[in-house]
Amino acid sequence: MQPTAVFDLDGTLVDSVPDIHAALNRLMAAHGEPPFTLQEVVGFIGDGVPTLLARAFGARGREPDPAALPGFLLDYEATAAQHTRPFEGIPAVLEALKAAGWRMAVCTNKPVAAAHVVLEALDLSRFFAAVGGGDSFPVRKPDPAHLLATLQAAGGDPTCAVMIGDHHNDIAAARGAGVAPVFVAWGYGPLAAADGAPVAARPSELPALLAAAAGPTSIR
Ligand SMILES: O=C(O)COP(=O)(O)O
Ligand SMILES: [Mg+2]
Repeated sequence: MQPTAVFDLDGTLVDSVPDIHAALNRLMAAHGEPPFTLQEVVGFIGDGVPTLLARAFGARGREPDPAALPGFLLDYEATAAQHTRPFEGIPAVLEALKAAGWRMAVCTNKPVAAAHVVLEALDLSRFFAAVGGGDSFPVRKPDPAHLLATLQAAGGDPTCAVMIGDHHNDIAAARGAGVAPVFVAWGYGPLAAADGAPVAARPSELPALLAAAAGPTSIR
């Protein structure tokens, strides 16, 4: 059976925090609030944009402003690939996995339109059979249904799949779906979020870790 590698996007394939940071600080400025540091924004990422905004407003002692969401999304979609880049080594790893016969998909809590903007701009879309965004389905990670729906859209099978991510939501979604998890150490989550999952210290370690995680039948 063809194995499927499902990748998280922010903090796993791409370093997107510079553009998220800039867009969030434009929103904060428009609301008369001081800017956040890059590191503060890293701590807000992982549960999708509505939660990002709730955390940002909450950090300033304010209720989230639901009216801010559409404007933030438009601004972010227009600027999402200004400074966002693949982590070093990621394009080569995706080429190697494709050549080794892996089916690949993206399961991200980022809104799907912004995810497509980033993947297109960085010439990564061509690797993926499906992209499941944070607003593609009624639920998002850590709900395993987000991962299962993405796998289904990609034509993959959960019994022969690996979920690769940098956040405890990725590991939880994988385990809930019965999919093997792999944690990446170069992203935004603390190492403790691996929670016992195999850890890739750098992208070049992914092909061997994925082959081992997907089980002996998939090793070629
Ligand atoms: O948008 C977020 O909060 C996180 O996105 P991710 O699921 O690609 O890490
Ligand atoms: Mg992530």
